[in-house]
Amino acid sequence: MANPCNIANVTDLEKFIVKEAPPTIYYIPNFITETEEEYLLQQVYRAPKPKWTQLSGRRLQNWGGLPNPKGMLTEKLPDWLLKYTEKISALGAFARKAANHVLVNEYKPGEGIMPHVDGPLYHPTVTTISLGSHTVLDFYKPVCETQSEVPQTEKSRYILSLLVQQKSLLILQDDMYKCYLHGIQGVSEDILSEHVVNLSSTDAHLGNALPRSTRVSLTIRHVPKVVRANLLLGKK
Ligand SMILES: O=C(O)CCC(=O)C(=O)O
Ligand SMILES: [Fe+2]
Repeated sequence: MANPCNIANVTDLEKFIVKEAPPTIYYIPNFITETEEEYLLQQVYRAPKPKWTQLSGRRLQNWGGLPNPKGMLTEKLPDWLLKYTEKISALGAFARKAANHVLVNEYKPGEGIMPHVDGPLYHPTVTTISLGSHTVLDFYKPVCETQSEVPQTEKSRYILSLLVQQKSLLILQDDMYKCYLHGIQGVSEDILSEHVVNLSSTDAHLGNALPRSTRVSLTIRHVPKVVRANLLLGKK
């Protein structure tokens, strides 16, 4: 498979760190080729209708099992996803573990996702391949309990944004996974402000308005706590 950025492991990843952000965001533009992007989109839209779950602001497909505190009953990932989960795991994104879970999110222009943290069900790393459109990911400080006299709004907790282009790979780890929240505004175009920290790595410029198309993201993670089906059936 053509690898336009030639990255082989965590050390190589270091040059993709977004320095203006708290630790740690890696942003790798053109992680996949246009042909791979088309192929992945084809596979996503080939899934049978019941595979989709409609939420208020987006649709999603869940692959690999349903993460839950008791342990995820694992399902084998399809080959078209395995190719990418293996490639990202080989970079060392999940320490020595391999990704075993993929969430496919589809956002129409105007759709987004509320600020949230991905939480403790996953190894504290999230990796995302973007298909079909750019988006802008916004980051927020967590609510600080010791400062309760001052009301903390979404606006006061906002820290910065990242322009995430189609075909890119984004990796969030450390505090950016564990503490800070991430979200996507439900807008149909993004005005690139001075708070967008990675404009130099793209063709986009400050002040540009980028209309969104439909974006499909592959959110690839490792769920450490799994249960095997035969254990559930009481077999050894
Ligand atoms: O679509 C994205 O890039 C973000 C998805 C996300 O935050 C999630 O699924 O937890
Ligand atoms: Fe998330």
